[in-house]
Amino acid sequence: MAEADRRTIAAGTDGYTLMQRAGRAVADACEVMLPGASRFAAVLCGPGNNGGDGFVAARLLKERGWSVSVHVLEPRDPSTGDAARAKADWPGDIHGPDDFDPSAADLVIDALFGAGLKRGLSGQAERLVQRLKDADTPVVAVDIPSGVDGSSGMVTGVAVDATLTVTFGCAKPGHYLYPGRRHRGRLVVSDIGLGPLEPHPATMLNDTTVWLQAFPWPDQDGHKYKRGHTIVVSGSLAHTGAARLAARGALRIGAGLVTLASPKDALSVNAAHLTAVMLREVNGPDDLAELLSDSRLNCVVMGPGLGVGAVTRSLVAVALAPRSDLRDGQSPRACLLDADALTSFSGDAGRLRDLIRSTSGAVVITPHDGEFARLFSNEPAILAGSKLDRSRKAAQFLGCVVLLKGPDTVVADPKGRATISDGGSPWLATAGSGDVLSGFIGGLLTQGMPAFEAAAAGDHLHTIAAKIFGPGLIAEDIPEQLPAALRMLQAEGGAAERGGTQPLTLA
Ligand SMILES: NC(=O)C1=CN([C@@H]2O[C@H](COP(=O)(O)OP(=O)(O)OC[C@H]3O[C@@H](n4cnc5c(N)ncnc54)[C@H](O)[C@@H]3O)[C@@H](O)[C@H]2O)[C@@H](O)CC1
Ligand SMILES: [K+]
Repeated sequence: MAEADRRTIAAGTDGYTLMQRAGRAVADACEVMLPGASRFAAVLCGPGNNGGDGFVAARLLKERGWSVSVHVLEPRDPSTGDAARAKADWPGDIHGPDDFDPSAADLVIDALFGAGLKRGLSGQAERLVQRLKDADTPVVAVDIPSGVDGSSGMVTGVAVDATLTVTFGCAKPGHYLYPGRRHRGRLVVSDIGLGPLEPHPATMLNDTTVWLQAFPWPDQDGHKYKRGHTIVVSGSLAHTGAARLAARGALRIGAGLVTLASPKDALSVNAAHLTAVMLREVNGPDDLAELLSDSRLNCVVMGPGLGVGAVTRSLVAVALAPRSDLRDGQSPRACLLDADALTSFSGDAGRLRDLIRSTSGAVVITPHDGEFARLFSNEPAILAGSKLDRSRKAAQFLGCVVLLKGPDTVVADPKGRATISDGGSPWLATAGSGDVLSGFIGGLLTQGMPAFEAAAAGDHLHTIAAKIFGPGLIAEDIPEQLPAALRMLQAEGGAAERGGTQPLTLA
C-alpha cells in the first residue's frame, strides 16, 4: 500500500491531496451513516497520517454543519508532514484525551492508528480505546480499527470496535483475517486515486475472479471418462460416513466417476449407502497400490475417517508414489490430503514433505488449526506469525497448496500466492462439513483444475452452498446445494466473459 502511495506521489499526486481525498471519503461515510441535522462527532486523531485524515474529516464535517470536537493523545500530535498541515488547517479547538466523552457524541471517528500498527496499544491510547469500547456510540474507523494489524488481523491488547471502516485504494488482509475481521464492521473501500497495484497480486480476496477462468465446465461433447475418476479412501466399519460425504461432494462438483475404496469390513455398510458412487474392496496399502496401477484414476482423496497411524501413513505414501506408467497425454495423479492423513504425520512434516516432493501430481492439504499445529509441531517457525504467514510458510515447506480452514480460510501456494475468504457461514461449523470440502476440491482436481484455483474454488462454493441452505445446515445438505451454487457461477461466468474482472487485491 505504501508502495502504491509512493507511485501515486511520484506520478504527480502529492500526499496532502491524497489525505484530503481520504478525509473526504470518511466525512462522506459519516453523512451516509447519520443523515439529518444537529449531529455531533468526536474525532480521535493519532500522531501519524491516520490522524491527519481525521483532521481533514473533522474540518469537512464542520463545514457541513456538524458539531465536532477533536482529541489528540499528545498536544504536539501530529507534528510533522501532511498530518501537521491537516492539523493546522483545522479551524477549531484541539482537546486532550481526558475531555473525550464518547457517550455524548452521535458518532466517533477513530483516526488514532492506521494499518501499519505493529505493537499493541498502551498507555493513553489504550485507555481511550477502552472508554470508546465501553460506550454504545457508532464508530467510523479510518483505514482500519486502531489496534488491528493490517497485514495480519492480529490484535495485541485492545482494538476499536468499528461500525464502519473506510479504507483507501484496496482492502488489507487485516480486514478479512480474524480477529481483525470482528472489529471492522462494514467495510468501504474508497478510490482516492492511488496508483495501480501489481498486475499479479500476491494476496487476494477469495472470490470468483481468482479462479473462474480455470473452472472446468463440462464440454458440450464430453463424456464421463474425460471428466476424470476420483478415488476416495474409506475408513473402517465404524468410520465410513466421512469418506462418503467426500465422495458425494466430488461427484456433485463434476468428477466423471467416483469410487470409494473400502476395507472389507465396511463394504456392506458403504454399499447400503451408495448409488452413483462406485465401490471397490481395498484392504490396506498393497490393495491401494494395485488399484492405482490403473492410470485413469487421476485423483485420490484421503484422510476423512481414515484413522491415525502407520497404515494411513503407508496409504499416503502409495497415493504419492512416483509414477513411471504415464502414457502420452495422461496427467499425473492429484492428491487431496485431509484430517487423519495429516494427523498421521504429526511432528513429522518432513516425511510428508519428502513424499509430496516425490510425486509429480498436484497436492492440496486442507487442515484446520488443530491439524496444522499437530502436523508442524516440530517446525516452530511455521507455527509463528499470522494465518497468512503460516499458510504460506507451510506451502513453501511442503511444496504443495495449503488450505488452512476457518471463517477466514486461507489458501496459499508455494510461490506465495494466497487468498483469504470473505467470512464463511457460521452453519459450516458442523460435523462432516470439512469432508465435503475435501470432496469438492478433489472433484475439481480430478477434472484437471490447477491446485491453487481448485482449492480456492472448492472453498468458495462450499461457503455459497452453505449460505444458500442457511440455518439448520448439516454436512449432507452441502453437496445438495451445489447445483444452485453452480448455476449462480455459470451466470457470473457469462457476465465475466462479457465484462472482464480483476481479482480484488489485498495489500
Ligand atoms: N496510500 C496511503 O497509504 C494513504 C494513507 N493515508 C493515511 O495514512 C495512514 C498511515 O499513516 P502512518 O504511516 O503515519 O501511520 P499511523 O497514522 O498509524 O501513525 C504511525 C505513528 O504512530 C506511532 N505508533 C504506531 N504504533 C503505535 C502504538 N502501538 N502506540 C503508540 N504509537 C504508535 C508510530 O511510531 C508513528 O509515529 C493510513 O492509515 C491512512 O489513514 C491517507 O492519508 C492517504 C493515502
Ligand atoms: K484507525
